[in-house]
Parts: sequence; C-alpha cells; structure tokens
Amino acid sequence: MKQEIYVVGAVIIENNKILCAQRGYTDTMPLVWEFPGGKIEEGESPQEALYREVEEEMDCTVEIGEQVEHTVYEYDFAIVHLTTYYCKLLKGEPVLKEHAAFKWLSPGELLSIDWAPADMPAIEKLNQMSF
Ligand SMILES: Nc1nc2c([nH]c(=O)n2[C@H]2C[C@H](O)[C@@H](COP(=O)(O)OP(=O)(O)OP(=O)(O)O)O2)c(=O)[nH]1
Repeated sequence: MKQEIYVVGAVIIENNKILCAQRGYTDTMPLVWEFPGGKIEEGESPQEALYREVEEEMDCTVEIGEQVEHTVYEYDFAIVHLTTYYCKLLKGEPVLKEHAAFKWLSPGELLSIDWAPADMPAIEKLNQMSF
C-alpha cells in the first residue's frame, strides 16, 4: 500500500501577489515550485501545522484564512492529500532557509513556472482570480 501524506500549503498574498517557493535541489521533486508548508503531524489541526511549518521554513508568522483548494494526488512515492489556505503575513519577511528560491507572482503569472502536480487545481483557481 502506498503511503498517504496529509499536507498543508500557504497561499500567502501581499500587494496582490502570491508567494511561490521552489523546492531544494536534494528534495523529492527537486526545484519544483510549491506553496510553503508541509506535513501535518499527529495531534495537529491543519491550521496549527501550517502556522508551524511557515514559521520553521521561512521565519514568518501568518494569519490563516479560508481554504483555497483540497486535492488528492497520487505520486509514485506516495498519495498526497494537499489542502491550501489563504494566508496573510503577520510578522517577518520570508527568509530562504529550506527552499532554493522565492518568487512573488500575480495570479496571471502563476502558470509560468513548474508547479508540483498536486498544486495544479489550486493554481488554476488562483490564476482565474483578480485581487
Ligand atoms: N509544502 C508543500 N508540499 C507539497 C506541495 N505540493 C505537493 O505535492 N507537496 C508534497 C511534497 C512532499 O512530498 C510533501 C510535503 O512534505 P514536506 O514539505 O514535509 O516535504 P519534505 O520536503 O520533507 O519532503 P520529503 O523530501 O521528506 O519527501 O507534499 C505544496 O504546495 N507545498
């Protein structure tokens, strides 16, 4: 049986742009773009996991809002259940610690980079928006 992974991602919006994060060279799916976030640990709510992951990964705190999208995607290494949430930066500016790069893109620019396949439903939804 394939491993099932429960993952949360932060759609951080500032000045009408969305923060995109590039995975590291040595990660699974190297250099692919994703939303900051990670796996939900035992006993955590999705929001608690997302708050913790963003703090650990980029030294920022976020306010977590509505859900953007929920996707189940089967990779060769696992089945990923990805839930994304709208977020606002409360404290700090993103610091590159685990990612290879960050980019702030407008909704219309999101399709110009190579996203993790599980993210595509959220990307397509955000791409249609203007905010
Ligand atoms: N953080 C994040 N992970 C995502 C997204 N889309 C997507 O398929 N994933 C996958 C990549 C990973 O397999 C898993 C997230 O776990 P993680 O962030 O703790 O991953 P990790 O770098 O420790 O992964 P790994 O090398 O241990 O496999 O979900 C996304 O938008 N954000």
